[in-house]
Amino acid sequence: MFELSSYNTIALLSISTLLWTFWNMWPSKKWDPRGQHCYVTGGSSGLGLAVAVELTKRGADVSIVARNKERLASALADMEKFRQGSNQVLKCYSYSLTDAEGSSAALEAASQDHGGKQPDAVFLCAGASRPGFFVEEEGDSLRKGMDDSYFVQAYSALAYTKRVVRDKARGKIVFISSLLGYMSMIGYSTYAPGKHALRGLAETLRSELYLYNCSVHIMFPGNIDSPGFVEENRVKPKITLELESTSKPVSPEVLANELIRGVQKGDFHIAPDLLANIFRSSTIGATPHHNILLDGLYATIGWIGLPFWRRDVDSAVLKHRKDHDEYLKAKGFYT
Ligand SMILES: NC(=O)C1=CN([C@@H]2O[C@H](COP(=O)(O)OP(=O)(O)OC[C@H]3O[C@@H](n4cnc5c(N)ncnc54)[C@H](OP(=O)(O)O)[C@@H]3O)[C@@H](O)[C@H]2O)C=CC1
Ligand SMILES: CCCCCCCCCCCCCCCC(=O)[C@@H](N)CO
Repeated sequence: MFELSSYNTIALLSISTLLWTFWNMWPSKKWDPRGQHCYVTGGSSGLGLAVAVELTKRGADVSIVARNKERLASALADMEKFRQGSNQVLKCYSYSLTDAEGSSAALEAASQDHGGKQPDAVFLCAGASRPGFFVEEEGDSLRKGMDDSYFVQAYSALAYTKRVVRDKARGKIVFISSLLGYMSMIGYSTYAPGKHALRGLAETLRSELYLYNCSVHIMFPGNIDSPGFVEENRVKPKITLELESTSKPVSPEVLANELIRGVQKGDFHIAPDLLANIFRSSTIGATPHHNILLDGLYATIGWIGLPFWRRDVDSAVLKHRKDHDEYLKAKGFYT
């Protein structure tokens, strides 16, 4: 009778892990944007604009959506420089995506310009962050934070899913979360909850949309060198600015390429750098692994490194108490 000794078990485990690793390294048929209609929210600035330009370079029909019309027009002019042919359809749409009606109307308008056919893929890059101390928030600003981090993407995903199901079409939904969708720290009470919520939504949809032909991806970038980043830094508490400096701002172009590469590889969680991989692997839950061996390594780095990092953050916050006390006094919270 064959009995599994512990050596056999280890050998079997190692062999299957290696086989699994090689299997995953095998190139499979990649998603090709050429000729596909890609819908990019937040496409007038930062990451969204870079994604729109990269998709244009790859021959896709690209629709961008945002509110401000001047910025949309100038983004469209940027995209035009990379047009691959006269048939390529490049368009912009001005809608506010923080309500369900606007999100659905925007998608409808872009579909109408493609003979009523919904986009082949939606890249949900719209979003904004306004860091600050929790004690200074109000009911309305907490809700606005959720609108600008969660609903601004969730409503578009909802409108798109309805269309994909109705038309029995193939679809692709790509969400943009943040490192702050894996962790959080001082200053991000209005933003991190929505970015965590996007992870929850993406995880639900990854499972549920197996009912149809729609795949789901979500990226977790650190700081991005974008107009939005400049804007948020104006109001960001000094302590937050200091503590997050480990995440060096990355150019939107680099991230756009990482995003498209991740989608092409079929990654569910797209982790564009080492920090994202550490947090991805440390909080993996039932999320699919990328490479089970490498993920183990990232998780080990997190297991060792993160408690030290967190201890530093905690002591920096404690050290900040005196400054903060002065700040609150100056703001008239107490005397
Ligand atoms: N910047 C960073 O450091 C990081 C950003 N992220 C996330 O990446 C994404 C892109 O960020 P970034 O490149 O900085 O973006 P920017 O702030 O540079 O651009 C944001 C885009 O979203 C649009 N937008 C914002 N709110 C709405 C709305 N309610 N309706 C329609 N369009 C809207 C803006 O246009 P308009 O205002 O005209 O509507 C603009 O096109 C966001 O989801 C952000 O949360 C993640 C990690 C780090
Ligand atoms: C070995 C382990 C080391 C761990 C180091 C961890 C460092 C974490 C830095 C947090 C950076 C937060 C980025 C915010 C991005 C974002 O979404 C905002 N710009 C809002 O828009």
